[in-house]
Amino acid sequence: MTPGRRDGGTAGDNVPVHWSLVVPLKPLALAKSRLSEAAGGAMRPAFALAFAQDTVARALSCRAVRDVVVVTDDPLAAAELNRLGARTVPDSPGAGLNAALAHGAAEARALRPAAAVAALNADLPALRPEELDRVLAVAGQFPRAFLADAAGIGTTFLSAAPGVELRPAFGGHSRHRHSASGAVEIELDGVESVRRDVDTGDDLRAALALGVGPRTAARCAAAPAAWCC
Ligand SMILES: Nc1nc2c(ncn2[C@@H]2O[C@H](COP(=O)(O)OP(=O)(O)OP(=O)(O)O)[C@@H](O)[C@H]2O)c(=O)[nH]1
Ligand SMILES: C=C(OP(=O)(O)O)C(=O)O
Repeated sequence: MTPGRRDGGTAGDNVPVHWSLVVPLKPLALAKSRLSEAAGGAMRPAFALAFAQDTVARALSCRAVRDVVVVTDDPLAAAELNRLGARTVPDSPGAGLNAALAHGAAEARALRPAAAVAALNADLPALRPEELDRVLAVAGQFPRAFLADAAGIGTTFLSAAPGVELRPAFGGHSRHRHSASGAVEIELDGVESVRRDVDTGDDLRAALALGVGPRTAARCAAAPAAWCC
């Protein structure tokens, strides 16, 4: 069997793996700066919020997910994501993405010590729960595992089994860093929605082709046609 392609979603003793997901989110006014060219400054925060809402709502509906912990200092995003059922914590380290993820993982473990934890980007508006469940099922077979982004350069998902440190190394060419750190790369067909992060207008169009969640779809419907099609 090829590493990273095992089936099943159970720990070695056949106990189903339960997950706490950690979702990092920048303050909306700062988020998705690379979308500016396509979406302009004014609507960019609304897109960032819609992406996060669709990501979190669908993550929460996964069978294996027990908690979604969002790390954000944005009050509007925190209120909206709490309403969906996420638990939000402030980005108290204030030291960038990886520090925020390590903090969120510690919070998640304090809440549910026996669960596996995984970092999931907040910019996956096409996320399909059944695809994330397949990723989680494979990730549950390894101490640490990750999924490369659609571009094949970065990472959209990084997991750690109960008791294992997450050691996030996101940013830029993180696929290589996560692999070099010993995390197993998950190589599954048919999980494009989990890999489809949205940084640019082209990414947004690719996500729309997969099918986005309702909040992102509504944002696109309200935007000038050139942004979304
Ligand atoms: N809490 C927190 N989240 C962060 C931080 N930096 C990035 N993120 C989040 O990490 C995820 C991946 O980041 P990016 O894809 O670069 O998103 P972004 O920073 O909004 O996009 P750009 O402004 O275009 O770089 C997104 O969900 C971001 O909101 C940070 O310092 N703190
Ligand atoms: C944060 C990452 O990428 P990007 O900022 O390009 O979405 C990453 O893939 O590690």
